[in-house]
Amino acid sequence: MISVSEAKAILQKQQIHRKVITLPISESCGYFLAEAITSRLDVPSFDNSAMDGYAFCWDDDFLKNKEEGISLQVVGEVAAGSFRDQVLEKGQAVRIFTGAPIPLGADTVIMQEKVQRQGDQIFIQKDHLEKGSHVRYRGSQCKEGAVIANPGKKITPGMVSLLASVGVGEVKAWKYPSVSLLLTGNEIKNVGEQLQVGQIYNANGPALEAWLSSLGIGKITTRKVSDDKEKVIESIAKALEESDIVLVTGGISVGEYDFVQVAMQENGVEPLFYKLKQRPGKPLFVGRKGAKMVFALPGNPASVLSCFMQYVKPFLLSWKGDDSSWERFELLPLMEGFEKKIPLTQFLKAEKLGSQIRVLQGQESFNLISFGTASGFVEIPEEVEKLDAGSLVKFYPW
Ligand SMILES: Nc1nc2c(c(=O)[nH]1)N[C@H]1C(S)=C(S)[C@@H](COP(=O)(O)OP(=O)(O)OC[C@H]3O[C@@H](n4cnc5c(N)ncnc54)[C@H](O)[C@@H]3O)O[C@H]1N2
Ligand code: MOO
Repeated sequence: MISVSEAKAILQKQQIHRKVITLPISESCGYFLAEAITSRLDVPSFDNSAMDGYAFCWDDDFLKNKEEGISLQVVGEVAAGSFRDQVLEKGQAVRIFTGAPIPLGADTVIMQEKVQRQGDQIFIQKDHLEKGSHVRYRGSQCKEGAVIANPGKKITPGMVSLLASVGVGEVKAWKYPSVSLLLTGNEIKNVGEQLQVGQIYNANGPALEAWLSSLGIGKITTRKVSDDKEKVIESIAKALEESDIVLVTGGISVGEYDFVQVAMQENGVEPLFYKLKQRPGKPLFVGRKGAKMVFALPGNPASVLSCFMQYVKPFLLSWKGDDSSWERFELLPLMEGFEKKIPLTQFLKAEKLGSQIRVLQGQESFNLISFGTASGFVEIPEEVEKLDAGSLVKFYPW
């Protein structure tokens, strides 16, 4: 058996065979850039007004005059989306609106609130006059050809806005992996089906599908397979053909009907590790075949969820291009002391209350009742036997 940290180190070392996908920017949020993006133009591409008001040409004499202020003649108007091709002369002003091009000859804008208008004349008090005010200059955001986002960066709504502003409509990003789910067990029935004695509802399938889709993984193929050696071998073979990542639940322990491990061998899956010093999820198996990765999650639902959280989720996120995926925990104080009775790392269902962590009742790996309140799992390291209230622990939120 290897430790939790050894298992994570093995996974972090795996080479990932990502593919590139070209996406319209409106569908790219959450993906990670596979290319550097350069601006297609100077932005803004023309000098324009930052305010609704009046544009005029600055004159140093404005401030030398003894009068209270200056008067200008309004000779026209320019709205956003239009332009004025006549040159503005000294003593003239143009009504202008936010985003509209600064007319030729003008270099300064005054907000309309700071102006008194009478007919075609405006009066501006001296203390409101400032050379070059309220002009957004061409290229002041970025110049044509400038790198505006680097490869590896996550595409956010903010980045989409930037991409559109510089004329970029499509991006190359890392493609999300496709995932096959294989749910083993004769006893598993889907919600809605009639349960006979000995049968249970399939909790792992819906939980993993929900989690995968919340991570943006849209391509999921789910199969149920009975505890039949040939069928397990065959369905793992199919899953390996169709998806980048195969998740199996159940059948990985040592019972007479646990055929997953032998099916891995039969399919030529090379084991990376099997069995960890942890609870839940001790009999976790991880292997790879070429570019494909296989995670066989021990069937108890809390084991499935805790193994997904600790190993599958960070691996999937790093496949997507997220290089911080293995550090998704918060260090928070325990509300109450905890005694660990086993020499294994424990992942406990826990609730975050304010900035503290409460370990919940019902930690058995078949028992799901605390998932009604749990906001994540807390890690109690292998070597720790006792933690006092207030001790800092790693908390992994959903
Ligand atoms: N002799 C030993 N027995 C067991 C050991 C061991 O070391 N020696 N390990 C135990 C541990 S720890 C775990 S965890 C389980 C893992 O077993 P499997 O991966 O083989 O899983 P199954 O036996 O198929 O199922 C376990 C449990 O989970 C329920 N299950 C399975 N699939 C679903 C599903 N889709 N939805 C809800 N519940 C599911 C299944 O009915 C079983 O109750 O092995 C221990 N045994
Ligand atoms: O390790 Mo098993 O996952 O305790 O139930």
